[in-house]
Amino acid sequence: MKVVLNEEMRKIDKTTIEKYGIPGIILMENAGLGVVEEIIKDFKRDSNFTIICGRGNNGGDGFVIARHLYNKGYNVKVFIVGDSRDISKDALINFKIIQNLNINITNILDEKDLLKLKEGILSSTVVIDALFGTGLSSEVKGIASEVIKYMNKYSKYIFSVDVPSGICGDNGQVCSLAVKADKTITFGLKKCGNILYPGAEYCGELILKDIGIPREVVDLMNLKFNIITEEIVKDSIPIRKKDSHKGSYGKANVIAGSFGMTGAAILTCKSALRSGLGLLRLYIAESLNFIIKTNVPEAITVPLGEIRKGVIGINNIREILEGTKDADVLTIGPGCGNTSELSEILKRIIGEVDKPMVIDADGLNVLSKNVEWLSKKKSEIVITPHLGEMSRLTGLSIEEIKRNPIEVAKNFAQKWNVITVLKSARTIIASPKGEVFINVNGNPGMATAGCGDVLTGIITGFIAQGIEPLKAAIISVYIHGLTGDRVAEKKGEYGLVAGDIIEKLPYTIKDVIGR
Ligand SMILES: NC(=O)C1=CN([C@@H]2O[C@H](COP(=O)(O)OP(=O)(O)OC[C@H]3O[C@@H](n4cnc5c(N)ncnc54)[C@H](O)[C@@H]3O)[C@@H](O)[C@H]2O)[C@@H](O)CC1
Ligand SMILES: Nc1ncnc2c1ncn2[C@@H]1O[C@H](COP(=O)(O)OP(=O)(O)O)[C@@H](O)[C@H]1O
Ligand SMILES: [K+]
Repeated sequence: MKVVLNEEMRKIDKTTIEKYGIPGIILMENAGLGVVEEIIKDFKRDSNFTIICGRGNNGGDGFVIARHLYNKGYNVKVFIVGDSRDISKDALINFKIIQNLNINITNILDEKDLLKLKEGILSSTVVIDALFGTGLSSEVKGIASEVIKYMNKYSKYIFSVDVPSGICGDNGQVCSLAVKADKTITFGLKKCGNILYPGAEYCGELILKDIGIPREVVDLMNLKFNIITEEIVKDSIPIRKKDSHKGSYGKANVIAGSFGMTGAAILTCKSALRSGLGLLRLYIAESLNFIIKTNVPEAITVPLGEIRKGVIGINNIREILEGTKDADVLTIGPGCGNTSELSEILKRIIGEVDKPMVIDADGLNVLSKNVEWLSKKKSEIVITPHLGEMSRLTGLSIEEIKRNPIEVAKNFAQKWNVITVLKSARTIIASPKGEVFINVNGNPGMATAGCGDVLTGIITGFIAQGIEPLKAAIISVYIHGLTGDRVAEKKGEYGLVAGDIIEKLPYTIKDVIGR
């Protein structure tokens, strides 16, 4: 499912109007009707409505909503924030129509008008927020910010039109303050700000309404941002053939674990195997071999000589490189320790291995001191940083990344030609070609140690099975989040641990692919 930035939505509207001849006023009518359709599902005829409109087209949608609710016999009051002489073109047509109806219209120009607004809101069952949509252009200040405070403080139930007012449609950031909606009805395509946090939380329940934008217009735009859906995932997992053997499902080599951090290796290996992988080889310091063997008997281990307790050194590089010759993927990093030994190994691997690679955790920590190594890579690489790791890789603060996660992931992917999986509550996958895939499942129960190792294992397993790395990353992130949700549904979010996701993984995959 495509998702857009404000500017892209403006272009879509403009093309629809100018090239396809559908007047903006019709789109506005459809938008307003779309909201009314939702409202009448939820609220009976005796409900009272306060509709708060800005002077742009978002306000115009509000005037349409007012007219239709009024016609249906609902009690409606309209408030316009700012001078009604500044109402924009299409919105003005709809404003003039409601002036002809017996609808109470009040201007909110300054603080002295706020008392009327407060009374209006308090006497209403529902408030419709049609103050700002995709046209919000700066921080909210002055009277508009007071209006938003009143909406949040006094409303019983808020429907936001397109985007909660005060939320930036591009990145979901709060522009000083924003409406906390119960339901948001967005039009044509979801906006990035409806999906990314904190915007997603401010939307409440998000509903997408068709407003009659021609299919061709959306196709023409060559939109690069997507929400990951089950359809994308379902069609990408290959059917297991009857006449097959373990060699048919790939060989994965994994470098993970060190003294004190064998758990990361175990979780990564188990997850890869639970994702349908044929054969897994773990390169591990010899003193840790027994722990791995007893915990993941299905893994083949390659015990390596150690430089100090539980840490392997560059002296093993020949064996590691040799081992990649018949492997389908090499994964490096989980629980390896942020050591100079790992750094030496990673440098050689990036420069010499010509198989797809997954770099996670400590692999990324050592890479962050030498990102330029990526320009020497011989193969497709997937990196899976969380916000802290991305901060180290880019030199940006976590706050800067959170403000614009799509841009940050996209820029990194394009600059270094790597598939970038930026993990957070909304994981973003960016490809070197500028495509972006946003994952919307998963839950805070997954904010627990080891869940990242599980994701790395799943990606490893799918790449080994021959799924191209970008697709493997997309599928894995979706299945990982969905499995987390299924665990949380039964166990709740508090007691969820990474191992639970591994146990449930086979069932999720079975249900997603339908066999
Ligand atoms: N033809 C179209 O473009 C359509 C637009 N639609 C609606 O129109 C919205 C976009 O309309 P617009 O582009 O007119 O923009 P908005 O109505 O979202 O906002 C623009 C208005 O808000 C003011 N404004 C912006 N930032 C402000 C700030 N920080 N403080 C105070 N005032 C501020 C502007 O001066 C302008 O009056 C969409 O979100 C959607 O709801 C729909 O009606 C469908 C068709
Ligand atoms: N609030 C949340 N909502 C959805 N997914 C989450 C949330 N918190 C964490 N996750 C997911 O859990 C995983 C955590 O990974 P990471 O931080 O690398 O953990 P670790 O390094 O301990 O294994 C990521 O895939 C992330 O997207
Ligand atoms: K709005």
